Amino acid sequence: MDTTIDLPEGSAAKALDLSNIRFQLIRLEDTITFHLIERVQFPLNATIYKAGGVRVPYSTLSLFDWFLREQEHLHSLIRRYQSPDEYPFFPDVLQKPILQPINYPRVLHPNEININDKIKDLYIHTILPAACAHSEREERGEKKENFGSSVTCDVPTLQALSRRIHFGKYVAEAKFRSETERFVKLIKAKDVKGLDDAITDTKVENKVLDRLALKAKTYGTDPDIAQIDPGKINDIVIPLTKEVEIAYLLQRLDGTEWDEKEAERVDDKSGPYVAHVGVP
Ligand SMILES: C=C(O[C@@H]1C=C(C(=O)O)C=C[C@H]1O)C(=O)O
Repeated sequence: MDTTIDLPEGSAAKALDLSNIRFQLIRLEDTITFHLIERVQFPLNATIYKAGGVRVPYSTLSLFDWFLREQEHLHSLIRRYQSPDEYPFFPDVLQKPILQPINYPRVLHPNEININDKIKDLYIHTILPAACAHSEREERGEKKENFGSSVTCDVPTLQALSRRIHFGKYVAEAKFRSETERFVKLIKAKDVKGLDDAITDTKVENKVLDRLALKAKTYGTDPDIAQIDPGKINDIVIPLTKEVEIAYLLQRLDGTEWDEKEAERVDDKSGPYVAHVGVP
């Protein structure tokens, strides 16, 4: 019996349709905004992000890291991290899923790009302090009864940030396929500035900023809750998404017909030639 599950016809094309990708980015922005609005009801509670800040039996992790790691352990059992757009913060904790594997179409060039450590650091040390500033200002200080509520809101917020930022790989692949010759030249020249110019769409970025400002204003209506400053979120989310796009593009030619190193390997008759499968 076939033990894997196929996705509907056309899933690959849909995954690389730029308008569909941008629709997914909007949904992820909504998710981030809503979870962050829930989070900022509570004080920053800096203690929960510090190893040893809260005693966790049999663990030296911070309460937040421990809770996130436990969530990833559980979610891996229902194959969350076999999805090509999900990136774990603790890859070592992943288990073999109890569900059958899904045959995801391979649309991305094989890569190991994962900037979750950077995302988590910016979330804890930049996004949260700004978003929870109101609670510090009113000297609400740390409320131990909010520790659990805080991490319960943090995890989905951080996971949505990670998905949104790593979605940059799909954006980059879609752009690469629509202007292959242009990107091949920039990648071969390792022209990072040229790649940044090529992937940047200021009109789309401004739409993201306007949309987020409206959502934060509309949904973060509780006067006691800081109006989340969307600019602060986007000072991080958009640049990190573009960082992932550029990192993905810089390795896009590895092991493909455009890869000079590959050509040397093929020409090198000294050892066995290992065919590198590049996504056409
Ligand atoms: C994601 C894209 O690539 C870039 C990053 C954007 C973002 O992170 O919101 C928006 C436009 C582009 O500058 C895109 O073109 O949609």
